[in-house]
Amino acid sequence: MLSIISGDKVKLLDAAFIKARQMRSLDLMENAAKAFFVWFERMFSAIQGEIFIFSGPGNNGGDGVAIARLLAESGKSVKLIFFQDKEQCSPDYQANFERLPSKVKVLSVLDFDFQITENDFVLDCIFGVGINRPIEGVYLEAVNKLNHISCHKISVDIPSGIPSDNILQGEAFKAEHTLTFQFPKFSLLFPEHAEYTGRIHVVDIGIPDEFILNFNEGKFFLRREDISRFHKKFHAFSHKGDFGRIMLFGGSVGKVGAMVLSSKAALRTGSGLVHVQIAESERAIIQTAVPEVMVAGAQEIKKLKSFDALGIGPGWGTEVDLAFYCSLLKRYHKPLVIDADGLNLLAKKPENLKYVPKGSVLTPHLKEFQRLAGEAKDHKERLEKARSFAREHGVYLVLKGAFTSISTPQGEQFFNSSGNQYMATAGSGDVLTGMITSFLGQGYPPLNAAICGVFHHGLAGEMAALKKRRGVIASDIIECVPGTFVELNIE
Ligand SMILES: NC(=O)C1=CN([C@@H]2O[C@H](COP(=O)(O)OP(=O)(O)OC[C@H]3O[C@@H](n4cnc5c(N)ncnc54)[C@H](O)[C@@H]3O)[C@@H](O)[C@H]2O)[C@@H](O)CC1
Ligand SMILES: Nc1ncnc2c1ncn2[C@@H]1O[C@H](COP(=O)(O)OP(=O)(O)O)[C@@H](O)[C@H]1O
Ligand SMILES: [K+]
Repeated sequence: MLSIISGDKVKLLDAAFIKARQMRSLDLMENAAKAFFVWFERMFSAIQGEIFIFSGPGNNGGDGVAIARLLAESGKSVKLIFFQDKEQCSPDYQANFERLPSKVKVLSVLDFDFQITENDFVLDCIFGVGINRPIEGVYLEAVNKLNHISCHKISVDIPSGIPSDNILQGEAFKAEHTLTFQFPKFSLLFPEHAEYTGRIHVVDIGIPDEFILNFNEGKFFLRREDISRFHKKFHAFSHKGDFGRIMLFGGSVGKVGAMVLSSKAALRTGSGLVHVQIAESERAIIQTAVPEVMVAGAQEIKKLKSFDALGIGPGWGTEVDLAFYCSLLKRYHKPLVIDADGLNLLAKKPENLKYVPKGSVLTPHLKEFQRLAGEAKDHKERLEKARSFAREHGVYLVLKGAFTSISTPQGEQFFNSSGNQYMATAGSGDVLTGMITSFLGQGYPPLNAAICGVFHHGLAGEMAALKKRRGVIASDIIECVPGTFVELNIE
């Protein structure tokens, strides 16, 4: 699992690693440049056009100079555009500058005519994590000009102008792709920066995850290779009961679909038995749509404790009898999942939050979270609120969206890397509720249930989008859930 380190600690991390391995910082820069080169060759194998590398005065610029050498040596046509005289640049920049082959054309930004065509590439190596103020002067002018040119645009480590841990002030380079070293810089995960970062790719530059863990600040990035360790193993003699008995509450008149989606998703995630508690008039619909589901009656409600997990809220409506809702929360002492109207009802009467069993998983989207915790001025503040909320109420808070975050009662935050924009479609949140409830019912600890739920949900969305792109609907995500177990090699 990757730790997300703040920008000012990156220097300390690099220095410690270099010391431990008895290498030079120049070698680490070479690793970074090579990692970029390998990625670039894989992504853009047959390029036409020239590569324009804009390199600033620090080590991000130094990366750019080293990249210029590697690309030129592989036969590409490369121009290096600099902002400061070499003497004013970082020592590793200077060392790389000395190694530039003569076929790299080098010119000052002041002499550059910005004649860049559609097939050309611009590599933004102006500033990295060392940026300490908004860009201005020649930097701002160049970035503004580049932002108006249409060509392939790639930022190295972070789009220049964006601070690594804060919201952008002023302007920044707008990339199609950002290739970030070792771990995603925190601010790359903010929706405010989506138009600058483009697609984010993380490449390894040789610092082991365990080494970075020494510098961890409680923020982690979840990748596909991290997920299997959060899963529970089943054996050949496992029976229906081992896969859990869950009950879902939701689905009012006109919103039964939410329950259809949640319950189907739970079954596809592996639940042995799924009961739903739904308005009487709507029962025929769900039994027709999902024959594997059982409709719960008064008997099952009485025996609440016999269920391994509950999921509350999708399509429930806000007319639900609050006394009934509170009695569920009070009578059930194990972690449960709350989503949608289950959350909206709590937001209306926050005093009821005290009845939510400790360790429960709450899954608001941004608007639902705002109702629960109040307005935030930006995503950084919102994430802070999410962290405080999870701590204060002893719950796992899953804040949904791109890079869904999971805040724990201990104050840690996990960021998901799977999923795509095509999942922003009606009902995809209901699918997630069913999946997390299912894992919880299969005996997963709540954090594991949330992590596996969120990752597999996103991966199913990616698989559905392969053939359907913006045509993906929530049911397609469900159909792809079983394939995610195959894809991740989970039994
Ligand atoms: N050994 C290392 O430290 C490694 C660093 N790497 C690269 O180095 C980058 C960090 O390098 P640096 O710490 O040199 O930081 P930058 O390359 O971001 O540059 C910082 C320099 O620019 C100046 N500066 C900051 N904001 C400015 C502004 N708005 N206008 C004008 N000047 C400004 C600073 O005073 C400083 O001199 C990383 O993002 C990564 O790309 C990689 O090569 C991997 C290894
Ligand atoms: N741009 C995106 N990238 C990744 N995942 C997304 C994106 N947009 C939405 N999602 C995911 O889709 C789901 C939408 O949930 P929600 O907003 O509750 O939808 P609904 O209420 O329609 O069910 C969440 O799991 C969210 O993380
Ligand atoms: K950059």
